[in-house]
Amino acid sequence: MEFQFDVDALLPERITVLDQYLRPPARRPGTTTPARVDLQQQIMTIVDELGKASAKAQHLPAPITSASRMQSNRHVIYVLKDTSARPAGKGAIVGFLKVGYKKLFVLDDREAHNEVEPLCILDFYIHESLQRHGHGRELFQYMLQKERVEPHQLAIDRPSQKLLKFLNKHYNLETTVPQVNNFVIFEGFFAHQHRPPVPSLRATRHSHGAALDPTPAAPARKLPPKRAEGDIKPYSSSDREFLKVAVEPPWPLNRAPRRATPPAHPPPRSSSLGNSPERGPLRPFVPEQELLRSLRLCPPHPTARLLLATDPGSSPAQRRRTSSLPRSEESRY
Ligand SMILES: CC(=O)SCCNC(=O)CCNC(=O)[C@H](O)C(C)(C)COP(=O)(O)OP(=O)(O)OC[C@H]1O[C@@H](n2cnc3c(N)ncnc32)[C@H](O)[C@@H]1OP(=O)(O)O
Repeated sequence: MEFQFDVDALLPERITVLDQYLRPPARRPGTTTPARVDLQQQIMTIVDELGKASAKAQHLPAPITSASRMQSNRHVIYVLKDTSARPAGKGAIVGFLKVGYKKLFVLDDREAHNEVEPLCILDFYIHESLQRHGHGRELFQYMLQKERVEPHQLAIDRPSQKLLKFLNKHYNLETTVPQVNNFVIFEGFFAHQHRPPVPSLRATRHSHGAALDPTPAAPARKLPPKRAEGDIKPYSSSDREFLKVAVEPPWPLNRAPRRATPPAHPPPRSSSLGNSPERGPLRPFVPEQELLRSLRLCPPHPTARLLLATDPGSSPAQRRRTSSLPRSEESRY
C-alpha cells in the first residue's frame, strides 16, 4: 500500500508500534524533518487507509480501525512496512495488527462465567498482494513478544476464516472454548489465569526495531475478584458492535423487528460460537400504546408501513418476542 508521502522516512523501523497518541516516531539522523503536525497527519492517513482496506477485505460495512477510533481507545497498532529495496521510492505499508485489553465475560469448559481482561486481537490485515508470504506471522510474532503473551492467552474478536486458519497453522490453536459472545478463545486460555497481574499494555508509543524482548510470557492484565454468577451478563462488547447500530433506522422505528430492515451489507462473517445479544444505545422507555400512536403519527416510513400492514393485531414488541428466527440469527441484523 503506497502513499504520496515518504513512508520509509516516516516509519524508520520495519515494525512501528502506535498507541492512542499516534505520535510519529523519531526520524533517522540526517532526514529532513517536516513539521510535527504534518507527520502526525501522515500517520493518521496511514491508519485510516489501513482501516478501510481491512474493512474491505473483511466485507465490513465500515472500518473498525481509524485514527479517530485509535485516539479514543487504548488500543495499539503494529504497522509493518515494506523494506524491500526501493531506493527511489517512498516505501510502502504491508499491513497491520491491532490489539487491546478488554474486560470480557467468558465461559470456561464447565460453562461457568469468568470475568477476565485478556489481550484481544481486534483487527488484522495484510495487503492482498502480500498475503500468504509470512508477513502476518512476522507481525503477530512481534506483537506476542512485545506484549509478552502466549497465543492461547489471547481472545479474538470475531476471527475470519483466514485468521482461524492462520492461528491453527502457526500456533496450533484449534479447539475453541464455546462462548455466547463474539470473542473466540482457545483451549489453554484459562491455564494461567491465576498468575499475578501485570502492568497495562506494554507497547510504547515509539517505533521499535526487530530486536525482541525475551521476557517470559504473562497472562491477561488482571483478574478481578470473581463475581456471583447472578451479577455477570454473559456477553462482552466487541469492537465490531457499533457496525450493527450504524444500520438502524431512527427511534422509534428502530424498535421494529430487525428482519424488517436488513442492513445493506450483511455481516461479514458469523462466529461459529454464537453472537452477543443485541445491545442498542440507551433509549427512553415508551409504553407500547404510545409507541403505536407515535408510529401512526409518523410520516409514512417503509419500516412503519411494513409493520402496521403485516400484522395489525400485534405490537412490534409482541412480534419481536414471537420472532421465528433463532436468537443468534436475529441478533445479526
Ligand atoms: C480479529 C480479526 O482481525 S479477523 C480479520 C482477519 N483479517 C482478514 O481476514 C483480512 C484478510 N486476510 C489477511 O489480511 C491475512 O490473510 C491474514 C492477516 C489473516 C494473515 O496474514 P498472512 O500474511 O496472509 O499470513 P501468513 O503468510 O503469515 O500465514 C499464511 C497462513 O494464513 C492462513 N491464510 C492466509 N490467507 C489465507 C486464505 N486466503 N485462505 C485460507 N487461509 C489463509 C493460512 O493458514 C496460511 O497458510 P497456508 O498458506 O499454508 O495455507
